Amino acid sequence: MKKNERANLSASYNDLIASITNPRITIIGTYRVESVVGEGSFGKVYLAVHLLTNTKVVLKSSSRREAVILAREIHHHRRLLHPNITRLYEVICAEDRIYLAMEYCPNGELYEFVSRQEALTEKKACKLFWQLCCAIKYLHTQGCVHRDLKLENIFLDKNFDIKIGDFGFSRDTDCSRRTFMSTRCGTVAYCAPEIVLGQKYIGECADIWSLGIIMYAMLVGRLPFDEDDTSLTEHKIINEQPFIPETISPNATDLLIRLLRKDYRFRPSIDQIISHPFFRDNRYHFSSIKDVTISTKADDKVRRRLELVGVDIGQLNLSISEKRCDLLYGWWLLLLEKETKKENKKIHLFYLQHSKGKSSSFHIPPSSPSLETAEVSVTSNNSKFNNSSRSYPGQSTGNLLSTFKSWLLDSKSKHTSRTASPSFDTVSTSSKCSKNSKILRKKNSFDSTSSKNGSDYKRPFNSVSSTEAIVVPRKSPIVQQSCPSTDPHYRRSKPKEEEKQSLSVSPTSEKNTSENFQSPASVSEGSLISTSLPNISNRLSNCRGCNLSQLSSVNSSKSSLTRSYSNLSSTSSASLVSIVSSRPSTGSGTRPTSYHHPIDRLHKSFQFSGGDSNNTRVNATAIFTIGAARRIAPTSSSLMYNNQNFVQEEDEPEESFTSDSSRHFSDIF
Ligand SMILES: Nc1ncnc2c1ncn2[C@@H]1O[C@H](COP(=O)(O)OP(=O)(O)OP(=O)(O)O)[C@@H](O)[C@H]1O
Repeated sequence: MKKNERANLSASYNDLIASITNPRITIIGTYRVESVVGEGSFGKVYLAVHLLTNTKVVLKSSSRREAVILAREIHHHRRLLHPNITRLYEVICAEDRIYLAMEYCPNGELYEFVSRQEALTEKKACKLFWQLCCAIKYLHTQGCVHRDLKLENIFLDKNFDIKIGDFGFSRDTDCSRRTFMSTRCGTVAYCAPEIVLGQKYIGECADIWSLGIIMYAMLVGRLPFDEDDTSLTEHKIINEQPFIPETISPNATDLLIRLLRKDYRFRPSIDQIISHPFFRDNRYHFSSIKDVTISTKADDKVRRRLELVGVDIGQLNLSISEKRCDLLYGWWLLLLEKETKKENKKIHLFYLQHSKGKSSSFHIPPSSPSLETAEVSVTSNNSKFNNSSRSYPGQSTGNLLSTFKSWLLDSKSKHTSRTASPSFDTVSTSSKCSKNSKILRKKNSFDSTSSKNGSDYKRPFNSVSSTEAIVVPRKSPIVQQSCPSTDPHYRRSKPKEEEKQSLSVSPTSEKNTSENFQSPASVSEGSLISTSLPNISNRLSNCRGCNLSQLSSVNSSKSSLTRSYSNLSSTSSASLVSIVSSRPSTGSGTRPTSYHHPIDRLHKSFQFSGGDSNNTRVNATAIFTIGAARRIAPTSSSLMYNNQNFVQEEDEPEESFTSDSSRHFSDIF
């Protein structure tokens, strides 16, 4: 061997050794890690690229110690397929870490977006809030409540459309009747009064309250109840009405007041919110809400392609129908997204071509999804994909990955060259929001000195306070304005003469008198809800060409290619063990410096007797509560806080997890 050949050989050996001993992770499963985009409560959040589809995703890493808590998040998140909810593609279990591969939202948190602009214009806020409400409507219809809705858990995708994330506090509810819950969870500034008071609460109503806080923050640029002292914040949540500046339009004011009603029984349902004039006047209509469906054409295409590259179709079908979030499921879902985007583009182009020259009041709903997906089952297709494999044209020798890519992504797909990755050890996001952070503060940290001893401000909701019930109608008959004269936080507007006359202090006056706006049915414990969900397909047919799925009907073949899978969903709500785990949302790598509470600090703040830093406790009723030190070891009745997120152990059983679905996540446990 020549001298230089030997040198080359030894150099390549050295490279190999360096690469396999490099402590920095570069490949996780089928993902190439690019950079760190944030830091969650349990670990770093990486930007990564799915190598088989060349799609950007985020990989949220957690220690295996958090497996039980993660199981809840995964259990809820994997069954949610909505254009305004981040998608969970895959769960990767490595030796000591678990990674969740999720939809990447390059425009970051809504918190940053709002902070940067101080307050959003009403048009912008309406668009975002509409999308948020559509997602919550879907969530609630799926029998799930979020329980930690806040600006920091809402992300913006590349089109600045809303994507709800972080389902760590979610739980199942029975959407046919109101389920009372008692786990105190969430983030104080976004918490409904009934939760702050330690009462049993209805998850949906608590979510609606949080929607009110988010809407307020978007329009006003700060949180309505937000003090340095948590107990003061709580006091205000329970007793004070939000100050609503005069710049806010009457419709927006009216909706805000309804959402932030102290008594949950008088808060509107999500359907009532969506029908509110605030949206209607901005041209968002209930009727434009699409039934979340998956394109059969795209699905069939993707499955066929996967079959052609040698994927065991039986295994694939199983992964999809059980939403296993394994490699095959993630691959399928990512490809499906691409395929559906392509299909939607075609439909859009088709529409544009055919509507040329026609006057158009056409309004594409802002929640136009990047993918119209829904509950998916494969059962109907099994036989089809069990056919003997076909030969695939254009097979080429060479690198497996590139072959897969060319097969799967069409030759058009471009492989973007990448710039050097920043270090994984530093969070690359800037603290650009800190200049406004005095106005709108990130709510993931908590001053643990706060306590619940302020019983003096507790008051039962059956006695509606005068501040709560005073309603000042404004110009529009629709508008009601709470305006106790004594409260400096109240909106300072001079009531007109006739408005003064109609000042009312009766709690029933809180029920609206709005035109075209239904009064919420009062709900008593255990009563049935009559949420008569509207017949969406009827509505769609009445809606004039205003959404993409409808546009598809213009295309003669499209209507037959769209189906709803929701009834076929086989996602089991069953899982492993009865879990009581409410994860306080604490860490975030992107929070402004002044409000950054590093995970380390939180770990130090909560050391529990017994010295178990993982704070693992299994009680006699086989209820597991596992968490890192930042999680609170709950006593059955005590309330403990953790950086403004708080958790209280539930009295009532949470979702019960059976061994059936445990096999999907058996690796975790
Ligand atoms: N889908 C996403 N797209 C882009 N960035 C994301 C996404 N998910 C998370 N991030 C980034 O990672 C950070 C932490 O993520 P996330 O808030 O979901 O973690 P967490 O563990 O739930 O934290 P917390 O408990 O503080 O809410 C976010 O602040 C954001 O910057």
